[in-house]
Amino acid sequence: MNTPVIGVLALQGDVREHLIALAAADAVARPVRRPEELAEVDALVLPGGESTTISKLAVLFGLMEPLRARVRAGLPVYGTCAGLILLADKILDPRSGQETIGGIDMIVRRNAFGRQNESFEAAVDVKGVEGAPVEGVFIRAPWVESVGAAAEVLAEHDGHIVAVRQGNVLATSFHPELTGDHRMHALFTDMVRANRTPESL
Ligand SMILES: NC(=O)CC[C@H](N)C(=O)O
Repeated sequence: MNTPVIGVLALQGDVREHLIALAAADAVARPVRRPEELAEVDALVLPGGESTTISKLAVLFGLMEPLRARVRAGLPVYGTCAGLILLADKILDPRSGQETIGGIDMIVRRNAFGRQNESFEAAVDVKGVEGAPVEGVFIRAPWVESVGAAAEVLAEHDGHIVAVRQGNVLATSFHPELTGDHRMHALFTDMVRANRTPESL
């Protein structure tokens, strides 16, 4: 089977780590900064970083509407941390001017697990990931307050939802790109491969 091309939205955040993790999970990975680059990828990763900044830059670079349109049209997307916030249909506590791309019927709370110096690691059991729990790195991480009927909860930590999937859209509160364990990226690249029609191969 030929290899999917997966973009990483490269406006701000930990882009490089995702490019490395995707390459390790057998995808061709490339940064996406312009609408023309977005049009060329089979799937997209939204990195961790600062969701307010990423949202404002996406508007500035003319990417917000193309991103919404492609997600609505079924583009497979994986968002980590700030990326999860960008994929939420609703933010409980948005900063002024903060917009989301949307794609998952969920309500998120930003910085829910505390401030930078309260960052932590925890073993997280993720539905669909075989073997030992995933080492979750939580950095000023959001949690998901609630999900709608179409969204499937894949993991919880301390009674709070930290991984969700709805159709082709996957999101985690934590950062698997920082651990060297590429199983979350492999789960995503499997989703991307399953999404490709025989004609597109
Ligand atoms: N590590 C992260 O991505 C932090 C997310 C950040 N708290 C935000 O609101 O965007």
